[in-house]
Amino acid sequence: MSDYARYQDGVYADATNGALPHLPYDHDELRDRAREILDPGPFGYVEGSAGRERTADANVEAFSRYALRPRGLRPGAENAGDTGVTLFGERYPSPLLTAPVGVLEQVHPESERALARGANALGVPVVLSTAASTSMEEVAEVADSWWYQLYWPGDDELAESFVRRATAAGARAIVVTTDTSRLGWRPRDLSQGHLPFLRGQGTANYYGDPVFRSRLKEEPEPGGVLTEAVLHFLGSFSNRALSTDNIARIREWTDLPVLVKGVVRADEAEELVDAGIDGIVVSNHGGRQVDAAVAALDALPEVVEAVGDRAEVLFDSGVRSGADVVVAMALGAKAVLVGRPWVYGLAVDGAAGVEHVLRSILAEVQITAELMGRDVADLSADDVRRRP
Ligand SMILES: Cc1cc2nc3c(=O)[nH]c(=O)nc-3n(C[C@H](O)[C@H](O)[C@H](O)COP(=O)(O)O)c2cc1C
Ligand SMILES: O=C(O)C(=O)c1ccccc1
Repeated sequence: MSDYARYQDGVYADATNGALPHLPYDHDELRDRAREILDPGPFGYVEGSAGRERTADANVEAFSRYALRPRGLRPGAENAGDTGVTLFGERYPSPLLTAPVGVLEQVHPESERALARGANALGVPVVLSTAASTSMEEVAEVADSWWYQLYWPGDDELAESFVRRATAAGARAIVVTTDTSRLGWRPRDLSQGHLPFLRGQGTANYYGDPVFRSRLKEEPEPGGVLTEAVLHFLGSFSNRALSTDNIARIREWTDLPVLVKGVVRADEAEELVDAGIDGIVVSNHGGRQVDAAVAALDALPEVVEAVGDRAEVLFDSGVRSGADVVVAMALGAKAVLVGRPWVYGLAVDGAAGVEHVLRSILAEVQITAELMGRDVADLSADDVRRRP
């Protein structure tokens, strides 16, 4: 059993020896530190969401509407607090993964390499974005536990190439994001005129791809602004009529588990499970796509109920602390993806910042689970209620 909770003892011991912590433990404080470091364009890109940002706010607020029910008396539970989970038959030491986040070069020059080092040091797998700043093969050289997130391109042969490359390079699962057939309406980015792709950022997986390159007349030039390659990337970014038929074709390309990310409705979850999908990530993309969309946490119970034990249900959007992770798991999530918090850790202190953020969340997960008298894998609806 991993001892993430010990981090707390170390922090107090170091402070008693005069070494005060240099990074905040609270999400909002860390975000404010990142705001001081990042340029306004990239900061707005990460922090911003769609429209009036009501969904982004609702994602966080939803956690305040649930109350955990700790148990003080729990005979025989002295080893409670195990954080391990089993996903698709594999054992993971913690219930966390890092959510896929594109264009990390805006945030830190070491981008995905720093992310992978920081997260994998804790046994936390990273989900690498299709729109990464470093190609998956290059990240695979430093990462030992990663999944691949696919934005399904307009060109099915490119989709096939991405999935085959990810499988060959060592991904452990494929996550198809279906909530981003195009980017949402994002006023913070609009008012700053900030769209990193126009500068060729977030294109490493495309520019190195043989199928993508075969569609171009000129060699793609990294960093090129509004080049043929940039325009081809924008034009072929997504299939805007994706169906379960497309997604089912992934089976011809890989034996890895396939998840769909971006589901907030029981009917869609059922359709996906009927089509043989192995997992669903309940998520509204951190509120970045549809303003006024349902808070992801409020959609979780209906999806969990519809899916039953036919697929694994994972969760993201609005997770800011270890207690949030415990609430999502009590509502039925098998694992939880952390998004913006680690991005701010990366901005402030590279790999060490990512590790700090995830370590802090995991310590709180473990402490909270023990105080609930549970292992995280045993959390259930009995452990949580709506607040009156
Ligand atoms: C800057 C940024 C970039 C993102 N890029 C991607 C991406 O490339 N692929 C994807 O599936 N989701 C992407 N997401 C969504 C995250 O995977 C995740 O769903 C979201 O961050 C969860 O919300 P939270 O960060 O508020 O908790 C991105 C999110 C942010 C903040
Ligand atoms: O910004 C995003 O939310 C996002 O998902 C994305 C989409 C395309 C490329 C990079 C990130």
